[in-house]
Amino acid sequence: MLIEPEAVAKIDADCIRSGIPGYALMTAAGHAVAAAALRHYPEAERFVVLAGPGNNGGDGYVAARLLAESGADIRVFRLSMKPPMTEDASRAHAECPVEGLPLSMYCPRLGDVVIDALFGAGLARDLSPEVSDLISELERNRIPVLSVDIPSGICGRSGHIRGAAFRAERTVTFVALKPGQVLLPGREHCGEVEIAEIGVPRRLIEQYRSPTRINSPDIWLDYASAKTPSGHKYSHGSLGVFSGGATQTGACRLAAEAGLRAGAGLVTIAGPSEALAANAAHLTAVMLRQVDGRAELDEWLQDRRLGAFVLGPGFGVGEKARDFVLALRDRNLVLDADGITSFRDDPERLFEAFSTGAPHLILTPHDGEFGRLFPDVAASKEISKVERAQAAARRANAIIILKGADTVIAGPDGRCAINSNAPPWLATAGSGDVLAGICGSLMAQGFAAFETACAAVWYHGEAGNRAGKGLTAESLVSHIDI
Ligand SMILES: NC(=O)C1=CN([C@@H]2O[C@H](COP(=O)(O)OP(=O)(O)OC[C@H]3O[C@@H](n4cnc5c(N)ncnc54)[C@H](OP(=O)(O)O)[C@@H]3O)[C@@H](O)[C@H]2O)[C@@H](O)CC1
Ligand SMILES: [K+]
Repeated sequence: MLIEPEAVAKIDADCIRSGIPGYALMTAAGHAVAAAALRHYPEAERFVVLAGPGNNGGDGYVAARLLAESGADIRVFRLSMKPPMTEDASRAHAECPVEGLPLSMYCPRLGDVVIDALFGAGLARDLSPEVSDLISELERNRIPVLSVDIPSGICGRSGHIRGAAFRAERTVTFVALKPGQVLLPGREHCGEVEIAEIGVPRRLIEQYRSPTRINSPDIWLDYASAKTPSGHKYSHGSLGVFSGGATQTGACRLAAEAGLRAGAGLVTIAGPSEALAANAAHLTAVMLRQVDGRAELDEWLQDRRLGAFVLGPGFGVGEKARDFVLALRDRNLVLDADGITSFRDDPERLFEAFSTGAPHLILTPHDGEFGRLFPDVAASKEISKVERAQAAARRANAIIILKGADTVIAGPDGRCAINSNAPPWLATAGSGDVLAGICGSLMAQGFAAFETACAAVWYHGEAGNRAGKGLTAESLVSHIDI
């Protein structure tokens, strides 16, 4: 579950209304931080708390008090020498026995462990040069940083860096993860994340849960078991994958093999006559069909058992792709690679074709391809990857799989999931073709488009983990296990 940073203050206010004082939450937060510091850094020569003006700083003062009480050597440096901005933080400051010095007086030294309590959910603008310089100095001196709630400088909503950001070894966050801790680059700045329970009632957390989720099997398993009590319905389904010309057939075969491996009962590659020999030489279980032009396509489409299609991998960019896609407008379609690029001069033509009915188009762009279909959305740097994918999904009435190390899946109804199980070595040639094939396979088996996309991205990541570091697209296919 995720919560947005804006929900933090609302949760606090609701807790107070329910009789749980804000200071009790802050005390619990400070305890969790102090405990993590002692547990993970027993060798620290001194702990250095950097305290900001708000409640994040308040958590830092509580942690400083507890660390001092435990006998640790502890220093506190304050961003501002003015009284803290909130009542709870002022109380935490007043109860902290360690005198706080101005931040400018801090000279990092070997053996320090920094507790970053400058800003959390309330980060409102870029960090000042003073803080950015300190971050650089800590990095130069390899001083370990434990961040309170989120590394200061990371936007909890988008994961973007506001000017500069701490690179924490560990982060102790509260209540639930924020999107900016799962999206890049925020995720990388958090290090190991620990979620501390601080006494917020479950019903309140549920009330404020973000519609954006971390991608995981709960998203589709409930759906799948509701549709099929036996859970085995998806062992059938017929998938069609389009091949490009004779010299570009590898990509469609990867998609087709992945489709088969992901459980489609029947997978057919449809390609031009010039590509038949190349495809035939490499295929056993996958069927082949000659489809040169629109007439043959229309004839093939008479077969209503064909539950989904993949078009794009190795297909070639141009009018033929556009024409085929338009012919598929009332069918389930995964549009990838060249299929996406083919619409760069007139994306509206694609969106219009799929504008009605339940979403049955899955688009699988990486950032470059995304920019070709949604140039204005891609250009707005302020909005998060989640918001980009959501805006695109609404416009296209499609499921968007915006690929990357933090792939985001969004539907036109606003549902959204951030994927986090993909290993770095999954970014290899042909990996996207495999993903498109898994998507097509699951749609052919009867999954709805959003659930398909979430499941496909997750199973693709799992296959990557199983295949390990030496992964090739072929080995990835053989590790698909659904
Ligand atoms: N329920 C929970 O989860 C609980 C959460 N808790 C904790 O509360 C934290 C959120 O606290 P928070 O709302 O007070 O915000 P916080 O991050 O301390 O910063 C706000 C201050 O910083 C200032 N400021 C902002 N950006 C700045 C910049 N770049 N440079 C300089 N100044 C800047 C801003 O100034 P302003 O914009 O108002 O001028 C304001 O004064 C949360 O992260 C967690 O640690 C726990 O205590 C218990 C329960
Ligand atoms: K922080």
